[in-house]
Amino acid sequence: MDIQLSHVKKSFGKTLVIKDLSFAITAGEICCLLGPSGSGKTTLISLMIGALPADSGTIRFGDTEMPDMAVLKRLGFMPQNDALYDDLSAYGNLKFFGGLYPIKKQALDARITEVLDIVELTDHRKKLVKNFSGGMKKRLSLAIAILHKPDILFLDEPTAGIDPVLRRKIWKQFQSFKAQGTTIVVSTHVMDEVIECDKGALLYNGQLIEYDTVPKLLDKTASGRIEDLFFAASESEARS
Ligand SMILES: Nc1ncnc2c1ncn2[C@@H]1O[C@H](COP(=O)(O)OP(=O)(O)OP(=O)(O)O)[C@@H](O)[C@H]1O
Repeated sequence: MDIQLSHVKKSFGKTLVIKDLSFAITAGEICCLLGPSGSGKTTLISLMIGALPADSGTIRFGDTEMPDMAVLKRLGFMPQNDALYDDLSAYGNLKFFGGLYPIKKQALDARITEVLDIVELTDHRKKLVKNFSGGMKKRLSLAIAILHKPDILFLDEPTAGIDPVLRRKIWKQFQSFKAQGTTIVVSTHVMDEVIECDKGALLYNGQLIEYDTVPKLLDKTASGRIEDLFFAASESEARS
């Protein structure tokens, strides 16, 4: 299912934070939303998953205009700040969130075993989340996001604060989801992560300053560093 955004705008109070965005995310690809803090990445994800209404414009998943309940059920979302229950174990959290889906108890238990294995938390299934490290919490959040086998995964800074070794493991996991046909929309301000993605949407002050395949984006830079494209945007803003 492709995702098509057309003239999407969003304000908070009098501040326009998403400024007339139009672009399309291709099914089966990894698309990263890149941008400095405050550029609008989380807001854009919230608009796409139907957590926030757009002020104007349309968001379509395939032929369906959002929000649409049937489509929403096919999405997985990993928020920037872990939405976990500290006083429950990893298993308890998965059981709770799994209970929100129409999955039979036995099938849910089997799926919990599967996702714990995918994120390498099987040995910690009984541990309370309050005793988890930041990286373990991220992996548990990811397990929750994939519990219902979503077709499209929205990941909001999934590797923020994660060490490079674990980050590499997590990205390997994303690539394996992609190989199984999952579309992934991932926000990051770690510029190095862009090479893991098929396309990059560069956001600056709520505007889409670039959207292209990653090789083409890198070609547009003098140094092969994606940061250059942001420097160019900030210089042109300073001149205007
Ligand atoms: N609920 C809200 N009410 C008012 N302003 C908001 C709200 N949510 C976001 N904003 C503002 O909208 C702008 C975009 O914020 P957003 O969180 O989407 O950026 P971001 O690119 O995800 O940043 P970060 O990388 O720091 O997470 C910021 O100026 C932010 O202060």
